[in-house]
Amino acid sequence: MNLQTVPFILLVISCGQASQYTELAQYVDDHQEEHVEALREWVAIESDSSNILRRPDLHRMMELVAEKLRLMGGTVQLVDIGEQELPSGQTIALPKVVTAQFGSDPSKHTVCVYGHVDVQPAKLEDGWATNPYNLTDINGNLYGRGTSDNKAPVLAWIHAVQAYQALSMDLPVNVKFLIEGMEETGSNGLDAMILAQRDTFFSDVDYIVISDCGWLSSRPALTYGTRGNCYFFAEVEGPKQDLHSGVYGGTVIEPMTDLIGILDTLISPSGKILIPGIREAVAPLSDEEWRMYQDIEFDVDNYKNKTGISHLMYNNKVDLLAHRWRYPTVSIHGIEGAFSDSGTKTVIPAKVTAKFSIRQVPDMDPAAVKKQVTDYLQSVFAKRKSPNTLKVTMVIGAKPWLADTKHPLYEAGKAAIKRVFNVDPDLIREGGTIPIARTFQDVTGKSIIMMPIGGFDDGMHSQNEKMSRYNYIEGTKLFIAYLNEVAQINKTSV
Ligand SMILES: C[C@H](N)C(=O)N[C@@H](Cc1c[nH]cn1)C(=O)O
Repeated sequence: MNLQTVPFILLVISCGQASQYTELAQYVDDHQEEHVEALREWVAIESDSSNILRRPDLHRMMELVAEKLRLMGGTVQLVDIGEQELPSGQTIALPKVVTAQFGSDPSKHTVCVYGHVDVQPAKLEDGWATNPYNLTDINGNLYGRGTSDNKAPVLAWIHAVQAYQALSMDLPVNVKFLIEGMEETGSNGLDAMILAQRDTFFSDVDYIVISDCGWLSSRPALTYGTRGNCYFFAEVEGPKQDLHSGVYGGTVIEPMTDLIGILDTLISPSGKILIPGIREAVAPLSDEEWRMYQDIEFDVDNYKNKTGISHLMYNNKVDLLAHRWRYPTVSIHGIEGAFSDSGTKTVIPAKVTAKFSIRQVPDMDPAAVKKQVTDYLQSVFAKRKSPNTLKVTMVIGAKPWLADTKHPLYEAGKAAIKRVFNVDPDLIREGGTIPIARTFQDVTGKSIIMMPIGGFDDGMHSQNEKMSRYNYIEGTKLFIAYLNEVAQINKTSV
């Protein structure tokens, strides 16, 4: 080939891609209402993975995902991943994992999209302004449990593939999906499934893309790290049944008093973790990280307003970002068995179970954390000389994940964001956990990118969770553009 013609050929290819993208983006705009209706149908299912009474809904949710992908002509499987053992010793079927494949051209890259369709619990009486399971559009924001985390992003990926199909355009890469229903409770059963399918489903996968997080501000972002999570139950048991506090109070050592006493030794009022060994394991913040955090646009006052808190633990941007993303923290989530209804019941609960978690960062190790927490709480409890018993159990042990932002996947992400939003993205970390991210990396050896489309104010896990129409629809276009950018990655350079 005459070398002088190469720039011309590249220009023709690039113009062709731009016009193809314009057509695809127009298709997404023209079908916006259908995409919102698809989200409405998914949000209506209370697929709460933490509530076993909702397990039938979760099974239905997985069937619905499989059905949608099947109707699009994908090769779809509902993979049985076995049973979940409950604290009572009973077992219950885990929701099946949906895998699907679109295209198997060996000359193309293969991208696997991971997402989840289970949700955190939500009740109207928690303080929602609208029914959490009835998608409600208020000023362009689509409110409903699971909209941002993670039903709309999963749908956006599916709709991205659908747009190529509808316009009879070849997918630029082969696309696989792996959609699960237990992410919010630690992705039970998924590690084993990934291990079992490493040499089958994952054998031709080149990259894994996850869109289960949010932007830091109104600027689009690419995420290169997540914290892990160790989730504990601490159960204190005393009398054989609940007691009248007027009749027995003052004569029995109350399980709740013991529990509150030991919980108060986990973390100081200023946020210092008091469990020996935890802080020592944390990798120090490097100068490079410090500089990266310094360069990120992050409005501290806006963050304060959003949380409705007048004083944060830190006042400067770098400390806030570092403590959000790459230092561990202890959060106490609740106490099962405690009286929590309205009213004034005067009970001494006989058995109470605290639920708390410790977000994990490099170089913490969940197995070590389990021992540190158990030994520490047992020693603190022993000093109380209580006749009650303490049982500490770690129910989730998810490791943190970090990616190399110099990988071509991130360059492709930047290019796609530039095309759709005409800005350069923030490179951010996520304080939350995607329990399976590290397993994907360790077991499959594939490179992972996290490409969020959630807004910074979506209220994931909170009351009034939402996804804006803007993020949902432009996010779909981003995924379309991203598939095209990934296709440009030189197979031999990675
Ligand atoms: C980041 C993701 N959208 C998310 O919210 N994940 C959950 C997963 C989890 C961790 N422990 C238990 N579940 C989270 O970070 O809380």
